[in-house]
Amino acid sequence: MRQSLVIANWKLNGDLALLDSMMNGLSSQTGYVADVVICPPAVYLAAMQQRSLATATDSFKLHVGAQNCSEHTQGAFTGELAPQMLREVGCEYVILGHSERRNLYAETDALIAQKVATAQQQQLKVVLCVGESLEQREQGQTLDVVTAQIAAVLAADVDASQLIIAYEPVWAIGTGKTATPEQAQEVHAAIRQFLNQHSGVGEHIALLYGGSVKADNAAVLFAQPDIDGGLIGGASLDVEQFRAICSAVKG
Ligand SMILES: O=C(CO)COP(=O)(O)O
Repeated sequence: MRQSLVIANWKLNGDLALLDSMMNGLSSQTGYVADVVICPPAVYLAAMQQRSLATATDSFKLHVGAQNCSEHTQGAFTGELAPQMLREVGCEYVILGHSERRNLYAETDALIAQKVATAQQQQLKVVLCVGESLEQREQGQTLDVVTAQIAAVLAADVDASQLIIAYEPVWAIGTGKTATPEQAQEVHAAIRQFLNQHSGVGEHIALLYGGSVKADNAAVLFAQPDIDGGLIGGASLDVEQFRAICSAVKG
């Protein structure tokens, strides 16, 4: 049985008040099939961990995730955060390779692979983001681009069986243009097949879809056989929307 997950990526948004209302709102309705992870800006991680412990029950806990981490474990790297520092304040997950990091901060496949390896060595669960641009899709390069991004990480010293992969078509992020369930399923199935051929882990790892997931399209996306949950941007800043998205993952 694969893990199902819904992950909130707050990006550079939110504050302590939103953290409180989100955690209260989510924990007031438990029974989600999916594990729920919130990735707020890093300054709020310790506060989130405190609140997560305070609202946890035997059957429900909100999991803490970071949006990025350093490829280094320590040293003279001003402004960076090491994986074990994130662990120490309660993080279990880290998002790496997001298209905003690739495109706005020039993160290369090689750097992302290094980050994945370091994060895994420090026992963080890595959510590796991959996805094509609109131009690449229009040129029929989607599957090549996505599998090359994954291959670059698998070539490093990483444990493929511990990866979570999020397919986020760049043209669908923050644009309101969601991939159709068929488009998303096609890429997810190809990723699973690639992982099977490459390292035999395709059937076991969680594959998430991200890109303009909302309360009204989540269920149909999550109903696809190879989609195990979602990575949610804008809609994860709204308690009711995000709660509905978490509830849209069925067993
Ligand atoms: O980038 C995303 C999540 O990582 C998706 O963002 P949106 O849900 O706002 O399109």
